[in-house]
Parts: sequence; structure tokens; C-alpha cells
Amino acid sequence: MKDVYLFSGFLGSGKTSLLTDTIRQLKEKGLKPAILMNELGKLPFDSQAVDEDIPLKEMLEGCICCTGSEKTEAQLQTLLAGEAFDVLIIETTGAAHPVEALDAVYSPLFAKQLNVKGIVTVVDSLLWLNRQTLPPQVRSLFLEQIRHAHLLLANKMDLLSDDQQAKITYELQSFNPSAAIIQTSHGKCPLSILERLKGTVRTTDVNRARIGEELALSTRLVSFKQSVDKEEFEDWLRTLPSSVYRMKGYVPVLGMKNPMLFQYSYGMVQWLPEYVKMEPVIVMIGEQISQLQVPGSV
Ligand SMILES: Nc1nc2c(ncn2[C@@H]2O[C@H](COP(=O)(O)OP(=O)(O)OP(=O)(O)O)[C@@H](O)[C@H]2O)c(=O)[nH]1
Repeated sequence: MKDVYLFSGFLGSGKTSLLTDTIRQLKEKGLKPAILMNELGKLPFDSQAVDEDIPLKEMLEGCICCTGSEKTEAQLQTLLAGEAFDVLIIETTGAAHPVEALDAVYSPLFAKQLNVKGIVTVVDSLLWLNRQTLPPQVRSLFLEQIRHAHLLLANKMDLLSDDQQAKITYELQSFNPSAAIIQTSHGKCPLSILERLKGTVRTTDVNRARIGEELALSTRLVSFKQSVDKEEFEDWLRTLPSSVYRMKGYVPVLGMKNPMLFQYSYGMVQWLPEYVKMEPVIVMIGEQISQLQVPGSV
């Protein structure tokens, strides 16, 4: 039997950081992971975080829970038939409902091959503190991801005071009393804690929340025609409404040889120099984003 973990959590909460660190720990232990990754939008940004020697199946444009379980089942079958691995990690898009995403894994087809260890939800602790600012449908998805977790990572602890850290941990435990909770920064969770999980997933009592149906979340690809001034770009970022939840991709910046890796989640910005010339394009995820003018874009 192969252990299966489902990594859940809202857009930008730290799932890919958790994935990268878990892969490192599995490899150190001599275990081979396989990854099923699901991205919202057309570009496989996150898969670049996974080394080439790891079996990886990606589902672009659409999410595991919405595209129907048949497609996920087919991906799983290909992985099981073609690749030797010990542990399967499914990273869902931040807009997926974790229990719905598990549907395919619970197919009778895999009952003898896959041992579902549980749902690990990465919580953006800052967003938890400010959750009342989210529109109701989005907040409901954010809470569902937390409510159904077997293990909760209260992530981004480095951004909070000691008092805030204690408050969040207490509140999360009250909200989901059956989950184990650990405080993390950059998704660093000891493998031994993941391995202790033996979750049985409750499939009843699920409040459905799907992209494009009840949820008005949409994605948009933005291509850059010219380089931007980094400070001016950051000034523009500060003017964005809170309904822009996530951006990631490559932005051409004046004075830099290659477009920089750019991440934006819930008002926080990260820039990293890139040594390869990537296409200057970002994906934007949020509500009412189609009309936003992006500096330097086509
Ligand atoms: N300060 C801080 N930043 C973090 C932490 N964890 C993640 N980040 C940053 O938050 C951003 C999003 O992190 P990811 O790991 O890509 O999040 P994700 O959940 O995979 O994002 P999506 O795939 O868009 O849903 C990146 O810029 C990370 O560097 C943390 O604990 N502290």
C-alpha cells in the first residue's frame, strides 16, 4: 500500500513550501514520492518546485474537485501503472474543497493500493486573523479547508507576535477540535508528524464550494510587454482591492537581466532573481480581476 497525503489550504497559504520540504525529507529517508498537482490557470508554475526525477502529474486549468473525479482517476492509474514510488502527495489548488478532491482517491479501483493518511491543511495565519474581510463564499471555502483537516499547519508564524500565535492556535483548535495543530513557518513540518496521521475522512457534512459555480473566483493570465520599475509596481500592488487573492509568475523588472520570480498572496510580496529567462507572464487569481490594469502589461 502507498501512503497518500492531500495538501490543502487557501491560495498562497504555503502548500508548495510544504510540498518542497516534505519531498526533501522523504528523499532523505530513502522514500520516493510521486506528486499529483493541480493548478488553477494554464501555467505550471508550482511544478517547477519539483525535481525532474520525481513522478509528477499535473492538471492545469480546472481543479481536481471540479473537473470530475474521472480525470484524476486516470492520472492516478497512469502513475500507479507506470511509476515506482512509495508515497503519493496530492497538492490541490487553493480553491479546491479538500474532501471533494479526495473522491477520486477513494475510488474502489485503488482500494487495495492507496492508503489515505489524511488531509493536511496549511493555514495562512494572517488570513485567519483577517478572515472577516473575505467575501462569504470565499470565507466558507477557507473555513471548510480548515474544518476537514486531520492536521493543521498554522503557517506564516514568523509574521506574527507571540500573542497572536497563541490566539490563532487556540482559535483553530476550537474550530476543528479533532485535528492536530502545529505552528510552522514556510511550511516546515517534520515528516514524523505527517506519518503519524491515520485519518478517516468524513465525506458527509460537506459544504460544497466550487469555482465558477457558487464561487466567483476567476483566473487571468497577464503578459508583460515592457519592464516595470519595481517600486512603482509595488505602489500599484498597494492599490489593489483585497479581492485579488493571489498572483505568481515572472515580471520583467528594470535593471534585471531576466524576469523576476514574483509572488503575491494576500498583500504580501516576494521577489526572487531568476537565472533562466522565463516568459514574462503572471497568473492572477481573485474576483472581478478582468478589468484591472497591470503596469507593463500588453
Ligand atoms: N513570511 C512567510 N512567507 C511564507 C510562508 N510560507 C509561504 N510563504 C510565502 O507565501 C507565498 C506563497 O507560498 P506557496 O508555498 O507558493 O503557497 P501555495 O499555497 O502553494 O500557493 P498557491 O499554489 O497559489 O495556492 C510565497 O511567496 C512564499 O514564499 C511563511 O511561513 N512565512
